[in-house]
Amino acid sequence: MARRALISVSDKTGVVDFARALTARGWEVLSTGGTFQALQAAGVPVTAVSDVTGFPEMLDGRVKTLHPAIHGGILARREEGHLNQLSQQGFATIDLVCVNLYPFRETVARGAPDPDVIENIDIGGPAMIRSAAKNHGGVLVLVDPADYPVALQDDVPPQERRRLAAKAYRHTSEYDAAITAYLEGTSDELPTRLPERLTLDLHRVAQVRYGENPHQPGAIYRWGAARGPILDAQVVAGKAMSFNNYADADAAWSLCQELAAQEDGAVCVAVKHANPCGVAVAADVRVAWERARDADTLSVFGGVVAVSRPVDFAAAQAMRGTFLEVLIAPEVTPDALAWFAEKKPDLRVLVAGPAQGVSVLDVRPLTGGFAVQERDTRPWDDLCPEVVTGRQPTDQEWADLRFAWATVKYARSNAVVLAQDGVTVGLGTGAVSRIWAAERAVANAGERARGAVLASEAFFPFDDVVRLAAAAGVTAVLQPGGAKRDPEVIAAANELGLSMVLTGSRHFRH
Ligand SMILES: NC(=O)c1ncn([C@@H]2O[C@H](COP(=O)(O)O)[C@@H](O)[C@H]2O)c1NC=O
Repeated sequence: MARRALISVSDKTGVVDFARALTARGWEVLSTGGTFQALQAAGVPVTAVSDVTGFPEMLDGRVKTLHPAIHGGILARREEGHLNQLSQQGFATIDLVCVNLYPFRETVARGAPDPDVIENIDIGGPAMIRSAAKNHGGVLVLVDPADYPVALQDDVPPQERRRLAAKAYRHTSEYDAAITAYLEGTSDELPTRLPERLTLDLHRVAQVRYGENPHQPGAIYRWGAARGPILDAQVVAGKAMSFNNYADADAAWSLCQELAAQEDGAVCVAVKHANPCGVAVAADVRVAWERARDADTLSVFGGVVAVSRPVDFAAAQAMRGTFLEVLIAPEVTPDALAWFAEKKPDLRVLVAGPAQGVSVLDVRPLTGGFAVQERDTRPWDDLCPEVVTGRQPTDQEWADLRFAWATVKYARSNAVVLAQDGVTVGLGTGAVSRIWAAERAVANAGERARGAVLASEAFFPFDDVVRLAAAAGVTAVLQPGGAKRDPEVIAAANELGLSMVLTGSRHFRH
């Protein structure tokens, strides 16, 4: 008796050629409605599944293949007992199952209404895939057109059948994770954000040469149906993105967007190793870039730069003397792009994509697990800053404090930022003590500390940072407050003539 293949696919890529090749090798092909029609129209001999089950497809396709004639044919062990039971019912074995599922993720991604999304939850497809994968000793299971050629071999070795079965279960488990994420994400119940069991629906969207170091394999994944500014950026010029480029570009763009939402001018953020190293606001992108670069000409070398407005020719040319890894912008004018392509062929130039359906979760690896929290998205407008000194900040100091606060939020703890007139003049980031972070920031600023403001992402345990800042010429300080010695810290600020503002909220970033 001819071997039988059941083909039921939503993505019909390559299916006609595949089915034709199977029939040429003596297989009988069974198919569901749309697949049947596609094969028949292409002149491939095919049997309708409804002729095998003796039932028409019903409930708008909700029930097509859910029948013992199908699942018995797939699941029967290839031994006498099971085969006899099959033949008593007039059923026959099915030796190959080729199924890919209703496009659930794609339906969510295009913003389809809920009833359409629900209708795109495939039931019969996963059931067949799981049955075939369980019985992979006797049944080949194909969920990816890339594997069709494997099935055309005369004899598929057992280890290859097992690989296909594992791939099949991964396919259905990812599919279920996407459904779970959609249902949880559209549920009113907030606690489901951190449920008892959490399935991360990740699928690879880019391969990179290696991870953080050349001896570490690495890849880039999309979470569910989310779209991300860097994940979905267009790389319009330069080399392929590396693992570290992705991480730094994401950090730079995130801070750039936060500042763009609160500042009037064009924003430029330079990032090095996930920390901001120069941040500026100015009337246009060229000046913002020059100010951010000049904030720390040493660290920006080999950095990743994000700007909030289109990069024009003047801005591109101003980047002439600086080696940069990545530039991210909402747009790049054609003349600027041509200039980059000619003068800086290695620079990766990205036009940022949208941010859509981004998870609220922040996931960090632990050995054997993950630490999961909600992202730190608290904006300035959510705070009730309280001036605790006799001296009030001036309007310019308020503006700089707000700018410095956004910046310090994106720096690794312990972090201290000095800023003046919309530019960072000194940053101390990733320090293991607060006073060291402050010393670094003040040292970087040098003379530019005079008249600057200081922001710290966490409170001051002692008055040492205030004394250091005042000695360097800083005039206003912003910090969360809440330390045991707050009264001493505030007294020192008053004694030294500083303004001090408490935010009541900290921004650790470890
Ligand atoms: N309900 C069923 O019995 C059933 N059997 C197969 N499917 C799916 O129907 C799709 C193919 O449909 P068609 O051949 O009509 O284009 C495949 O994605 C397959 O996974 C089903 N649909 C959904 O559950």
